[in-house]
Amino acid sequence: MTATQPDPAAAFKQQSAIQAASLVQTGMAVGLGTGSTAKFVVAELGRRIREEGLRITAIPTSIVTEKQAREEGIPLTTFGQQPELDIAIDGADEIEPATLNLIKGLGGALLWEKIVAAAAAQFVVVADASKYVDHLGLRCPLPVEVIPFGWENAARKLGHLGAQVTPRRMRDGSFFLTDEKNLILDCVFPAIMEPEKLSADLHAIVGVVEHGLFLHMATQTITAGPEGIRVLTPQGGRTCP
Ligand SMILES: O=C(CO)[C@H](O)[C@H](O)COP(=O)(O)O
Repeated sequence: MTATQPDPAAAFKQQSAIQAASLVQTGMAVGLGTGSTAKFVVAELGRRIREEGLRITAIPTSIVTEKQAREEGIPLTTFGQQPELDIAIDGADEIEPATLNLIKGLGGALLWEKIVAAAAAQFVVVADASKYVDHLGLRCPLPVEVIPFGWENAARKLGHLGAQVTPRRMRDGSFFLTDEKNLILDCVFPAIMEPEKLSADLHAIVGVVEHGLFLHMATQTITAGPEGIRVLTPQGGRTCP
C-alpha cells in the first residue's frame, strides 16, 4: 500500500490492534510485530506508555519496527536479557480459522517474527477480516527465506515440491533482502492441505532458513471487519512453543 493509496482496511486493522494492545499490562515483555496492522499496535502501546504510564519492555521483529518503537518511546530489550516474552502481537497474511494456522511473511520479516512468536507465552494475531481463508495458500504465496548462496538450487527443490517459485524483487529489479540479508522466494502452492508435512519438507531443503507457515503457534486471533471484532482461540490449545 503506497502513501498515495489509502488502505481501505486500515480502520479494521486499527480496531484489532487496539483490542490486542489492551492485553498488554505493566511489567510485561512484549514482542512487536511487523506490517501495517502491527504498526497500529506499536502506536497504541506508545500512546499507553505516554498517557497511561504503561511500563513494558519489547523486542521488535524487524528493523522497521525497531525504528517505530524507538520513536514511540517503547523501551527495547534483547533475548540475551529477556529469553521469554509474555506476549507477542503480530499481523498475518492468511488465517485458517479452524486451526489458527497462518501464513506470514509478505512483509519479509518472517524469520524474526517466528523467533519472537516462539518465545512468547501468548502469540496474538491481529488482522482485518479479509485474511481468513478456508485453507492456507489460497490467498497469497508462501514466503520462504533462503540464503543467497545457491538460492537457485533451493528454488528448484521448492519447484519439485509443487511450488511456482518467484524470487522477491524490489521495484528496481534487485533482490529484496531481509533484515538478515537473505532472499525471499515466494512460492505459490495449490491449497496447502498438509501444512505440517510441507513444513518438514521445506526445512529439509538445504539453504532454506525459515518459511512463513506458522503452525499451532497463535494463541488468539483478533480480527475486525464490517461485522465487528471476532476473537478466536485454538480448539484443543496450542501445541507448539
Ligand atoms: O508477516 C508479516 C510481515 O512479515 C505481516 O505480519 C503480514 O504481512 C501482515 O501484514 P499487514 O498487517 O500489513 O497486512
